[in-house]
Formats: sequence, C-alpha cells, structure tokens
Amino acid sequence: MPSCSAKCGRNAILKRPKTSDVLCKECFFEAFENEVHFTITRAKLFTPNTTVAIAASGGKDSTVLAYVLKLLNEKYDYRLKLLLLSIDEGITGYRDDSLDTVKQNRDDYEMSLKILSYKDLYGWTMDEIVAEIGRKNNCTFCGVFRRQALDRGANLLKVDYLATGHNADDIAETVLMNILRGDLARLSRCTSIITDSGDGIPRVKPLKYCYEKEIVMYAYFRKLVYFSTECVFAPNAYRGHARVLLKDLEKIDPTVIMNIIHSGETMKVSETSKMPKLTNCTRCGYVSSQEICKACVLLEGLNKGLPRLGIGKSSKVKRLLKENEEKNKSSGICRGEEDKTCLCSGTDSMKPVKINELVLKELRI
Ligand SMILES: Nc1ncnc2c1ncn2[C@@H]1O[C@H](COP(=O)(O)OP(=O)(O)OP(=O)(O)O)[C@@H](O)[C@H]1O
Repeated sequence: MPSCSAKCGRNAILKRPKTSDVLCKECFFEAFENEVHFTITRAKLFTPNTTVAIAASGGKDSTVLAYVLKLLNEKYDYRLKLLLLSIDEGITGYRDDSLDTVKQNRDDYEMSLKILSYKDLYGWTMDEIVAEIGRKNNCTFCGVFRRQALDRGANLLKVDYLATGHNADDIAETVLMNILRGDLARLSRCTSIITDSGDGIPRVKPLKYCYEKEIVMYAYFRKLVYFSTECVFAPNAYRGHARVLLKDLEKIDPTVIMNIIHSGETMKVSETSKMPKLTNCTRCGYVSSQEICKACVLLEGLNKGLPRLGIGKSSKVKRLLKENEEKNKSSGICRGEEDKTCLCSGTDSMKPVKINELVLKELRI
C-alpha cells in the first residue's frame, strides 16, 4: 500500500480526483477543508457576526456544505450563525424522502430548519404541475420557482447570506451550457462566487472549486447522512448533454473542470454585445430582465390553463398573450374584473400575482 503523499507516515487509501495525490483519510479531510476555507477567505464570502442560510436539499453537496461550514465556523471562529433552509417542491417519492434527511442534518448539526413549500408559495406542487405540463418541460418550472423560493425564504428568515452547494462540476457544466446556447448574459455571471439575488441578500457558493467526486468521497469517509436518489421527473435534458461532455473530458484530463471555470471567469463579454437590463417585475417586484418575471409568467400560465405560456422565448410569450387577448375580446369572453380566465390587460389577471401573503406572514419568524 503506498504511503500518504502528505508525508504523515500513514498509508494512503485514496487518490484525489482533483490533484491525483494519494492520501490517507485524515490528510484528505484536511486538504478538502483547507481548500474550502481558502475559497471563503480569499473571496471574503462572509463577514463576522452575520447569519447564513444554507440551502439544504438533503443531497450530497448541501449536506457536505452544512457539515464543512459548521466545522470551519468553529475551527476558525468565523462567528456565523448557521441555519438550514429547504424548499419542498412537492415531488412525491423524492423531496419528501430527502427532507427527512435534512431533518436528520438539522438534529445532527444543531441548526434550525425552515421548510417552504411550492404549494404554500405558489399554490401548486410539482406533482400537480407535471400533471398539467407533462415531463418534458417541468424542470423549467422547478428551477425558476426554486430560485425565487430560496430568495423569499432568505428574506423571511432575514439572513445576511444564502449559501448553496453548487460545486465545480455544476459551474463548469453551466459555463459549457451558456457557451453552447450563446447566452452571454448568463455566461458573464455564472462563474461569480457571490451573486445578487435581487433582494439584496447575496448568494454564495463556498464549494465552487470542489469536484463532485471529492464531495462524494468526503461524505462517504465522513459517514455523512445524505439522500442520493435522482429526481423522479425527467432530468434537464440540455444540462444532461453538458454533463456527459464534461464527464468524458474529465476522464481524459481532470483539470478540464478547473480550466473551464477559469476560462469562464476570465472571459470578457464584448462591450458591443447587447445585454439585458435588469429591472423589477411589475407584478411581484422580483428582479427580472423582463417586465413580468419568468415565475409570474409561468404561474399565470398554470392558473389560466395555458401551462406552456412561459416555455420558450419571451417574444413567444408576448405573442401568446396578445393572441389570447384578441381571441377573448372577439369572442366576448372577457367580462372584466370578475373574469378569472382572461389574459386581457386591465383585467383581474393582470394585477400583480401576490404570492400567498397570509402564508408568508405565518412563516415569518
Ligand atoms: N429543494 C431545495 N431546497 C433547498 N435548497 C436546494 C433545493 N434544491 C437545490 N438546492 C440548493 O441548490 C444547490 C444545487 O442544486 P442541485 O439541483 O444540484 O441539488 P441536488 O442535486 O438536489 O442536491 P445537492 O446539490 O445538495 O447534492 C444545492 O446544493 C442546494 O444548496
């Protein structure tokens, strides 16, 4: 058995996927934790005496994130108050089980836990949305709603930061996807370690440089409890292609993951490129590049029996809204204020879609 390359005198039991170093368990833990600490301090991710909500899905990444943040917080006296925030998308046989894991983490790590559900926030579970839209585009709904739900949760909890478990593979995949799609706006911000959620609560990614394989290894050797089942609904097809490509490249040379992130970080979008201007959604007030944010358009579509409304380009959405408006006007369907099915401007349906205010009030702590 080879000896640990950190020269601690112990036998090596693993080969680090990121560096190919052969290490013993203890030296691997130290290397992994030191790298996260270095990432946090170099990017000045947190200021002392603040509160951090850890977005906890029960999966390996957010479980390792919660564990390592707690460990580093105590070891280096970051003076952070850590708590867990989970979103229950309402996916039977998936999220209900993974939330049990989060509850276990809550007890093991002695952190408080807040769970917000899509049903309470939007009036729909993902099971119900999939029954409407089918399995093909459901990831669009889930992703858009989750992003906003996490921001709303962070606001309710009045935290200073929202930390997510996005890892190096996730970020490299996103860079590839944005290049393949030619999405310059997203490309220019997808590698940022701190992003603005739009409500003034920064989102941070302390595991940005951690390889997925090492996160799995870390969780395994630390015997952490996490939930490893894939979502029961169809995976995001486009991300799937980027993922397969990245995994194939990683087999040839593991440094490609860091190289892609580095390329994304240093790439500069030409000043002549047209970038979307950020504004606030006229309905819910959430930050958006459109007059009405994606979540409100998707919700409107669901509530009006047009679930495909927000799928695809914004020009298509505008066309659909216009077509629907003309159709309703010519058929005399629109009956103004009392009409709950009409998409005409000026009717009830164009009033801001308020996320169930009562529920939010109740959840505030
Ligand atoms: N339902 C959720 N509730 C809270 N946070 C979530 C939820 N789903 C995802 N996140 C956050 O977003 C990050 C990236 O999401 P992703 O879909 O890759 O997570 P996952 O594969 O379900 O679980 P994990 O990334 O924790 O292994 C997670 O690490 C977590 O911080």
